[in-house]
Parts: sequence; C-alpha cells; structure tokens
Amino acid sequence: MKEKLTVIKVGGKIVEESETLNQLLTDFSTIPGYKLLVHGGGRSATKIAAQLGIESRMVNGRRITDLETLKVVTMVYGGLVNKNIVAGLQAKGVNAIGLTGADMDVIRSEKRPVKEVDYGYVGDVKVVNASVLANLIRQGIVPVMAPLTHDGAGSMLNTNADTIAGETAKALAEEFDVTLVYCFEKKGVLRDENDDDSVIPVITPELFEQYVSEGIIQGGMIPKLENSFSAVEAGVSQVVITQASAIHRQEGTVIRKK
Ligand SMILES: Nc1ncnc2c1ncn2[C@@H]1O[C@H](COP(=O)(O)OP(=O)(O)O)[C@@H](O)[C@H]1O
Ligand SMILES: CC(=O)N[C@@H](CCC(=O)OP(=O)(O)O)C(=O)O
Repeated sequence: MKEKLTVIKVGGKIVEESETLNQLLTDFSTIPGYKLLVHGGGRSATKIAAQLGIESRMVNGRRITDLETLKVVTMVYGGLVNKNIVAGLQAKGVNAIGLTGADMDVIRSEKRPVKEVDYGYVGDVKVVNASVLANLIRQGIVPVMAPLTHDGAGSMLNTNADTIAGETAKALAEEFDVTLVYCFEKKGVLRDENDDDSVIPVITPELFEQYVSEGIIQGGMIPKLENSFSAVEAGVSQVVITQASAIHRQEGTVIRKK
C-alpha cells in the first residue's frame, strides 16, 4: 500500500489577500500526513506589472509572457508570494521549503511552440523530478512550489500553476497515493457562477465538453479541469475542486474519468 500524499493548489484570489491566505495556511497546516502546496499568484503579478507600467494579456487562461513580464513573474512568484507562504507556514510549525522548477532541477519545461498564439516565455512541462520531491517529503519537509519552471539552458519560464499542480501530482502518483485538491474562492465548479449553491458534484470529460460549449465553464476554469482529467487518467487517486475554506471536507466538485 502506498502512503498518502495531499497536493493542494491555491490560486491568485486567495494568495493576494493576507486574511484568506492566513486562513488557508492554518487549514493546510492541520492536514495530516505528507503534503505539498502549489501556489499561483496571477492577480498579484497583474497588479505589480501594472504598477511598473506593464500591461497584462491572458489568452485561454494563460499569460502572454514577454521578457519584461518574465522578470515580473519571476520576482512575484519566486520571491514575494513564495517566500510569504513559506514564512507563513514556518510560523505554523510546518517545515516548508520554497521551490521554483529550477531549484534542484525539480521541473524542466520547453518554451511553448508558436502556433496561433505566441505565448512568449511560457513553458510546457517536460519532466518533473519526482524522486527529489519524494525525498524531501519523506524527510518531513513540505515543498511549496511556485508556478515557474526552467528550460535547462538558463532561462526561467512561466507555467500555469494548475499545470504545475497536475503534473506534480501525476509524477508523485508512482510513489504515493495522491489526492489533488484545487482550491479557490468558490464552492466548486458552478452551474451558475453567481449562485454559490449551484455546485456541479461530479464532472466527466463528456460533461466538461458540454458545459464549455454552453458557456457554463470558461476562463481560468478550463485549464483547471483539463489538468484534472489528465491527472485522474495518469493514476492520481482523487481530484477535487473546492473552496479554500473546505480543504478538509473536500466537498466541491469531484473529477471522474468517465
Ligand atoms: N463554472 C464555473 N464555476 C466556477 N468558476 C468558474 C466557472 N467558469 C469559470 N469560472 C471562473 O474560474 C475562476 C477560477 O479560475 P482561476 O481564476 O484561474 O483560479 P485560481 O487562480 O483562483 O485558481 C473563477 O474565479 C471563475 O471566475
Ligand atoms: C503561463 C501562465 O499563465 N502562468 C500563470 C502563473 C500563475 C498562475 O497560474 O496563477 P493563478 O493560479 O493565481 O491563476 C500566470 O502568469 O498567470
């Protein structure tokens, strides 16, 4: 029997507000057993870029990352957001280590090829170094991963945090019984975005296609669900999309292969 590991991904709206972040870190600190945290921070990057006079552009939930934007996201995700979370967890007795994909060569990626859209310095994940992460985890260290990867040739690349969480969960599923929880500000995937009580309890790829065509699922929810299906297909035991305050209950929306 494999040991259990919980991978939690927390997004931009939660990490940008100190109160919601602090609550999330408190809840995270009480999850029993092995765990790993992946954070986003897209909203913080957009705000700081604007303060620097840099405009942000998103296509299909991904940021167009030119060289100036790459500098901003490296500072914001790898510095400000990551270190605030690590310090917050240390204050709660969790021995966290902050990592980008370049640290210990944890995640290598490849610059996304230019097709209809040129995303710039955005990386598609090639290899997650599961054994490095597993060794840290088994030593009782909690990895806190920023949405940054590297190309192995000296360049950092910006990678969607939902993808980091999905790919990391998949790689670690060889060694652990992995539960992946995407948490954000809503109660789950909603039938009506303005009605918090319209949680869709279970989503399959077939239902996903239908909801996208009906416009019920859009924007940042699309990469979250695509990564969720990829994770359950690749042996992650359980994938849930839920509210940050409900990470223990894991009610929300459950992702099924079919
Ligand atoms: N059906 C849906 N149910 C819930 N949220 C949805 C839905 N469709 C689109 N969304 C949007 O997806 C967003 C979550 O994606 P994203 O902003 O990338 O999250 P985060 O960065 O917090 O992980 C929600 O804030 C919401 O606006
Ligand atoms: C390539 C790409 O889109 N990267 C994302 C990484 C941050 C992220 O995913 O943050 P959230 O989870 O808060 O949305 C971005 O720069 O917005």
